[in-house]
This record gives sequence, structure tokens and C-alpha cells, in this order.
Amino acid sequence: MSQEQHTTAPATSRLPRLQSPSSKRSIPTLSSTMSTLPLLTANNANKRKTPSSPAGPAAKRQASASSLGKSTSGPKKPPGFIPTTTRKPSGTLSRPTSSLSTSTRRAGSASSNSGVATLTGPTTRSKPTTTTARQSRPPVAGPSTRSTLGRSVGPTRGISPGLGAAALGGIGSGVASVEQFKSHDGRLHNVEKMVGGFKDLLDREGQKINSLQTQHADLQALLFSTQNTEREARRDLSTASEEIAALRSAHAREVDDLERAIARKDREKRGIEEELRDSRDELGREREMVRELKLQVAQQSTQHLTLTAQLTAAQSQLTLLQSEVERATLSVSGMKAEVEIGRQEAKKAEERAEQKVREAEDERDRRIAEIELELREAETIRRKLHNQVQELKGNIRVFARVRPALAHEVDAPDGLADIAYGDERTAQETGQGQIIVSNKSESAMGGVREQVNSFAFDKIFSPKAGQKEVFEEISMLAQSVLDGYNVCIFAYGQTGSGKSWTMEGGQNEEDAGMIPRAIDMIFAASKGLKDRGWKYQMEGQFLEVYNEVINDLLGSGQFDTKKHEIKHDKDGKMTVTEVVSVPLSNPRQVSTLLDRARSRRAVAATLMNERSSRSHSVFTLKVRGVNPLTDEKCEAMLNLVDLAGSERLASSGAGENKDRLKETININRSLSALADVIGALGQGTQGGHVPYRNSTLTRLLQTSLSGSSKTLMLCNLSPLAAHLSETLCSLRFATKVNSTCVGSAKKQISK
Ligand SMILES: Nc1ncnc2c1ncn2[C@@H]1O[C@H](COP(=O)(O)OP(=O)(O)OP(=O)(O)O)[C@@H](O)[C@H]1O
Repeated sequence: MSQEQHTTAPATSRLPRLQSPSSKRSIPTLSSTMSTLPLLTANNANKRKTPSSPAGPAAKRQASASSLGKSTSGPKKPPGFIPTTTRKPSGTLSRPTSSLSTSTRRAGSASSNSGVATLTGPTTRSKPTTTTARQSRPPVAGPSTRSTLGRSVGPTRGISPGLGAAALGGIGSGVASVEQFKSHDGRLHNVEKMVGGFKDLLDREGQKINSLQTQHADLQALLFSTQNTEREARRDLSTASEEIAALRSAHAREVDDLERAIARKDREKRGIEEELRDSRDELGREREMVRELKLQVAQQSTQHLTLTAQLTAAQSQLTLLQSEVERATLSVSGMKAEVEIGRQEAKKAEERAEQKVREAEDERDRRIAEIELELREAETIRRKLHNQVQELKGNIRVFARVRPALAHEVDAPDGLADIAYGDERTAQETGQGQIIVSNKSESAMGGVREQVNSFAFDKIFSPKAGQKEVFEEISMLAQSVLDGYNVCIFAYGQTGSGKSWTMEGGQNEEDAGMIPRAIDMIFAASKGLKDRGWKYQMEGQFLEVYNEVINDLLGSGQFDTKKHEIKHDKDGKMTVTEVVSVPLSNPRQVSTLLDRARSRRAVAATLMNERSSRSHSVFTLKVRGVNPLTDEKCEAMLNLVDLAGSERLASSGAGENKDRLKETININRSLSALADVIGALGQGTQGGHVPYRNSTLTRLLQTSLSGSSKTLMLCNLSPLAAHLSETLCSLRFATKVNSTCVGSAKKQISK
């Protein structure tokens, strides 16, 4: 589009050049311009003949524009200017014409003013020419014509005032005036001739302009057709370019396809070459194999010959052997007959042996029955003896156990207490172990006074003693439960002295405490007694006494809210109300039960401060046994008690803390009530008053602490010098208990 505008502008800009005001010199310029036009046309024609010029359409356009616009430098015209300009010439031409006529009229008017009628002649004559010029004269005749005329006519206008004056004053005055008039007339005639010449010239120029306009129109038409041709050529070119691009891409695809095909063929060729190589290799191998086979065939032929010879030899040997086999078959038949005789004899012997085995089995069953009877009798005797031994040992026995120093206590500021142990041999001879606690203090004189405290108990366990060793001494008591004796084992000692460790122990089997070991042992023993006719039922309870109140550690819910009371029926049998009693059929249930009690104690500790060491825990195993063979029944109770820390009020750390104070007072009250009960029993006050009712603990343990029970107190001691004072207190309490003789234990057997 812009190219078309460029092309059009020069063509139209030529017209203003033709119309531009100029002097008379413009006429030759027009002629020269016109003379160049045919040349331009010829050039254009030449260019049309060579549309496929190497310079291309753009160059052509440029050439066209430069040739057409070379002589012009006018402003670019907007699109659509050409048709307008093409229609304009007549209008444009009219302006100079009217100017000319105006000039002419002025001249006429001047003549009219001077009153000379002839002067109008030339003016009137010039009108048709002017009219013709208005129709076809080019704009060349514009203002320049007017000025030319003005200049040419100027003298006339300059003369007119003179003429007027002469006319006004000289008509009647003389011949000079006539001569003057004639001279003027001659000059006017010359002027008219000149004007006529100019008119011809103008006509010629007008014709030339017409011709130029015609040529211009032709050129326009030619330009349009050239532009159309160019547009078509451009379209063709773009179509051709697209086709070329399409062909190129098709070509590229084909090239790609061909290259791929070549690559494929190359691969195939390589494959075929490899196959060929393999085939050649294989052929070589086959040839080698054939050669070897031929060699083998030759060898085998030799072997065949050898074998044939051997076969012949073997056949002759076979013949020999066959005759031998025939002889052997004859002898086998003879032997078979002998074997048959032997078999019959063996059968008879077997029947005799079976008879003997049956007789031996009968004898054995009879012996077993006799032994079992003897065993039952021995069991009864063992129980009696066991009880006698227990009685001889005393129904209240005391063991002392010193725990080892813990890792963080080894470097304690006061160090370990000076504790010595009596030798094992003396302990076995006397049946009493000895523990010697030395206490060094400053005397009144400023010297060091050493106080040696010696205590004797049924058994002393040094820090080296493990749980297994302690239980070995207790197992007899546990066995007594199955025999129908009430047993109470309680751990006594200050906080941290190892009571819980002794009673419950650690998680692994080696560290298991007295409760799990006693249960295991009772279950194992009950299994053993099964063969002797005993069947047992067991159930467990786990209670806690805190501030004189009983809590059920196996109860439902996280924390026991029930109120429990201790009741005694008319047979003197003690029960605690509203407590959970779990039936136990295997030892694993006991460990679950202990875990449950432990977690409830932990919850209680969280809710009400740490209190496990501030409460007494009592595990009770109730055992019921029946023996249909002997028609015996027994019912007994094993109480395993972990007492609260026994430290005195001063060293309990209670201070101003009311709760701790209350705890400590209650602990001390229950422990002294325990000591009082044991003391009362020790004074031989059977039938007299025993102050069981002074504390919840003694009421709970009443059955186990009565004369009909077996009681063991484990006095746990700390090895630290800092705890020496509490250790001595515990040892004195244990001595008091140890010196107590509680009647004879009664077997709880009913027939
Ligand atoms: N014989 C022992 N062998 C190894 N460690 C022991 C032994 N006795 C006690 N301990 C350890 O000593 C620490 C205190 O023991 P334990 O808790 O049994 O004392 P405690 O008297 O029951 O205290 P509390 O009255 O606070 O319950 C525990 O860490 C325990 O594992």
C-alpha cells in the first residue's frame, strides 16, 4: 500500500510543477519536461518488458519513482490524489484564464473610460481565445501570463491618462493630436499583433499541455497496470516462495528419510557382515569338529575292535558263571529251608519274650503304685518335717540385707558405712548370721570414740547377694503356703534401702524380686503336687495403705475412689470389702497384675506427689487346695508386704510440709503398731491382748501375724555412712522382732 503511495506521488507532483508561477522562461522548461516524458515512457516500457529484472519489484518501483519524480520535489500526496488531480485540469486551467480575462477587461474598461470604442475591438477579439483557453489551456497561462500582459499592456495603461487628457483637451485643438492618435493606433496595432503572437504561442502551449495530459493519463494507466502487474508478480512470487519452502521442507524430509534409510541399511549391512563373520567362524568350528569327529570315529573303531574281543572273552566267562549260579541256586534252596525252621523258632522265642515283658510291666506298675503311695506318705512326712523345721527356726524370722552402693553413691561425700559380716561357716554352725556396724564419733574428751554394734539374725545378705540367693532362703516359706500355712513376708527399712527392689525386683529374669519368684515357685510346686492328687486354685489382691486408708491397686479406673473396710467373720477369717481379687492360672498373669498395680501407683504418685515410699503395699496370694486322693483340703494366704520408709520424723524431710508430716506420723504409727503387735506376741501373750487394731496395717496383717502363721521380716539396709543412724534404728527394730517367739504355726487343713 505504501509502495503504491510512493509510486503515485511523483506522478501527481508533476502537475503543480507545470502550474508553478514562473516567468516567461517557464515555457522552455515545460518543453524540456515534455521532451523528457517520451523517454520516461520508453524506459517504463523497457522495464515492463523485463519484469524479472534481477533488481526485483522493489528496484523497479524505485526506478519508476525516481524517473517519474526526478524533476519533482513536491510534497507527497495522500492516497486517492490521482483521480482528483486527473479530474481537476479544466478547473485549474480556468483560473489563469479568468485572470487573463480580468486583465483584458481592465484594459477594456480603461479604453471604455477613455471613451474610445475601437479599443474594445481587440479586447472583444481576444474573448473567444480566452474562452477556448478556459476550456483547454493549461495552467501555464496563469499569473505569469497576467504579469506578461500587464507588462506588455503597461505602456498602454501609462498612455491612457495621456490619451484621456489629450481627448479631454485636444479634440478640438489641433492636428498634432490626430498624429499622436495615429502613432498610438500604430503602436496599439503592434501590440495587438504581439498579443496575437502570444495567443498562438499559448494555443500551441495549450495543445502541448493537452498532449502532455493525455500522455500523463496514459502514463497513469500504464502505472496502474504496472502496479497491478507488480502486485500479481508479488503474489506469484510469494506463492512461489511458499511452494519453494514447502518443496524445501519436503526435500528436507525426503533427505531425512533417505538418511535414516541409509543408516538402517548400514546397520543391516553391519548385521549381515557380523552374521557372515559368525557363519565363517562357525564354519571353521564345524570343520574343526568334523576333523575331530573323524579322529574320534577312527579311535572308536579301534575301541570297537578291542571291545568285541573283550565281549567274546566275557561271554565265555558268563557261561562259566551261569553254571556256578545254578549250583548256588541249589544250595540257596537248602538254606531257605533252614531259615524257615529258624524263623519258627524265633517266633516262639518272641512270644516268650512278650510274655516276660508283660509280666515285667505289671510288676513295674505295681511298684509305681507302691512308690506313689510311699511318696504320698513321704510327702505327708515331709510336710510335717518341713513344718517342724520351720517351727524350730521360729515362726517369725528376720533376714537383713544390705544393698550395694549405686553408681552415683560410690563417690558420696561421707562414703560408705563401716559394715562387716560374720563368716559363713559360723553362720551355718550357729544358724545365725552376724552383721557388725561400726560407728565412729567424737568423745567428750575430743578423741575418736568407736562404737561397734553387732547384730545377729537368721540370715545376713551382704551387697553381693543376688535376688536368687535371697529367694533360696525364702522358698521354703513359699512352699509352706501350698502346705496350708499362712505366710507373711514384709520388707522393712528406710526409704531407698532396697525394699521394692527386694520384693518386686527389676525387669529381667535375674533381677526378679521375691513376689514374682514366690509366685513362680508356688505355681511350679502346685504342678508337682498335681501328681500326688492336689489341685489348687489361686487368686491375687494388691492393696496399698496410705495415711491409714486402703486403696485397691487392681481396682477399675485410674484411681481408687472406693472406701474399703477390714472385716472379720465369725470364724475369724479376715476380708477387705470392695477389693478386686484376680483369679490366677499361670505366673504370667501375676506379672501383668504387678504391672497394673505399678501403673496405678504411678498415677496416684502424679496426682498426690510421690508416695510409693510413703505407703505400705500388700500383695496377697490366696491359695485353695483339694486332694481327692487323700480327701484333704487347705486354704492359706501369702502376704508380701513392702513397708513404707521407716525413717524418723527428723530425717524424713517433712519440715513444715503438713502433708509430709501427716504421712510420716501415720507411717511411724503403723510401724510402731507393728512392733507392738510383734512385741505382744513375743511376750507370750497368747490369749491376751494383742494390739492389732492400733493401725490399718496390723489389722490387715492380723491373720498373717497371729500365732498360726509364718512370718519373715527382711530388714533392708543402706550401705551409706550418711544413713548410718537410720541403719542402726532398722537393725534395732529387726532385733526386737527377731527375739519374738510367736507360738506354733498351725496348718490350715480341714478333712
Ligand atoms: N540389691 C540391690 N541390687 C541392686 N540395686 C539395688 C538393690 N537394692 C536396691 N537397689 C537400687 O536402689 C535403689 C533404691 O531401691 P528401692 O527403690 O528398692 O528402695 P526402697 O526402700 O523400696 O525405697 P522406697 O521406700 O522409696 O520405695 C533403686 O534404684 C534400686 O534399683
